[in-house]
Amino acid sequence: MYRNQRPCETSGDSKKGERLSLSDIQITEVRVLDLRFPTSRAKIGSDAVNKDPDYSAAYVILETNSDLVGYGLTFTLGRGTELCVSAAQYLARYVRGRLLSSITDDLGAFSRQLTNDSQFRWLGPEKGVIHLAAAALINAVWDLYARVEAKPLWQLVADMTPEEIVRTIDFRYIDDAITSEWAIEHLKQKRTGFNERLEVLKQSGYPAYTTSAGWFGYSDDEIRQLCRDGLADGWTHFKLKVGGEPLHDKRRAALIRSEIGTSNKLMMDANQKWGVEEAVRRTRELAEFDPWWMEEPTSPDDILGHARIKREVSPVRIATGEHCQNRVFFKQLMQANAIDVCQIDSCRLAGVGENLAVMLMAARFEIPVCPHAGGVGLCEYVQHLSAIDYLCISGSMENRVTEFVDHLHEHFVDPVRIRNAHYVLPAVPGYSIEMYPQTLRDYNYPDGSVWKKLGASGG
Ligand SMILES: C[C@H](O)[C@@H](O)[C@@H](O)[C@H](O)C(=O)O
Ligand SMILES: [Mg+2]
Repeated sequence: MYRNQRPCETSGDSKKGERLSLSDIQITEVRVLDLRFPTSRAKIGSDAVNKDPDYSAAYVILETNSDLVGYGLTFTLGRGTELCVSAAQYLARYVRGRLLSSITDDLGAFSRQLTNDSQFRWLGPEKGVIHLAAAALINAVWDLYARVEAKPLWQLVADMTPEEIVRTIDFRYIDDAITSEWAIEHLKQKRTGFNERLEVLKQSGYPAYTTSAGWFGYSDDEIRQLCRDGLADGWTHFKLKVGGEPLHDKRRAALIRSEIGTSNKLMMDANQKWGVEEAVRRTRELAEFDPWWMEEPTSPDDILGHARIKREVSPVRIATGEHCQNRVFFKQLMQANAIDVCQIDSCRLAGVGENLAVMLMAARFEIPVCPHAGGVGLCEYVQHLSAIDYLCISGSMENRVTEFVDHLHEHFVDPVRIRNAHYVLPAVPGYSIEMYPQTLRDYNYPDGSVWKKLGASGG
């Protein structure tokens, strides 16, 4: 087992060089910020449904009685971020004032506490604004936990025993698909080959694909140029946004296919644009461009619709997940044989624990996990989840590739690094989601300098 050698030390009130433990850390304050980036102006992140996203986040800061601070965020598209902020501020009561150990001793119970406030849960349950808010807080707690243990998040989990991993998960509503006993047994079996897989990750990283060449609002010239740049940088998997006029989609698909050739992979993403029958028709029309998958062909809530589309467009594979509200939905998608590719979302699901639950179910149903990462901070998060999946859960990279978008990484203190179209394994303690103080000031909505200059027109 790989153990990090760097102990976490403090320079604050505690004695210099003293190692802090989880029971020394008290969360003294929770701050939640509304951060928005004006990405819509350049059509960054645009798709057939979300035409003008301003990549945004409800950003949580956990202050402690030490120098250590925990960070977490949930991803939004601009307007409405204030609702997530407000929900996170409400849920902060379950975190503020607590000893970190009182949370980390039973992270599954902590998740349940956040998602089961007896009045607040009426607003969900476990979906929408309140679930996004829970994700930001839960991820911030995991970030703090990893910092105290002086490990990058993936390693914090990889160093846990199977029993400890399983304890971070709330199995309520999914134990008809996987039980904690099954999960422990599975995790034990996957210990075989762990060190070899870790070596692979350290040497080559985790395979990634790029979405940044094919946003919906990009012109043909932009797409052409970005494909050429992408190929020069070593990318082999490209995603195109579809769901526009049929001829428009076909022209763009032909363009991107002619640029990347037949040996590279092309994925397509309709972002929920179509009804079920339209999705079948349109996917069949686009099949001539050999899509490696069709993503979000219809409403994210239509499990049986996905199952029918999957049956009728095979061998084109169906991917979904970025709008799957919780583990119960993923369970049903898998039980109904409705997806070929499982796209977990690091902060639509309620943080690390619920993502572990879905990755375990995906292993049980033998469905590859290819995390969603189109947004701000999602790449920073998912690199850890993919490493955990490979090291501890699926043990495989076959048919697995993690999304990468090349936007806004400059705002992160420990940004993702891509080498040869692979995520480089993160080495810095935490969940890689801390942003620079200057960014927090400039992009705060509506009072940050960037929005003052723009006239806060996104609100
Ligand atoms: C609005 C966003 O950029 C989405 O288009 C994006 O998350 C996308 O669906 C993706 O798969 O990356
Ligand atoms: Mg998508």
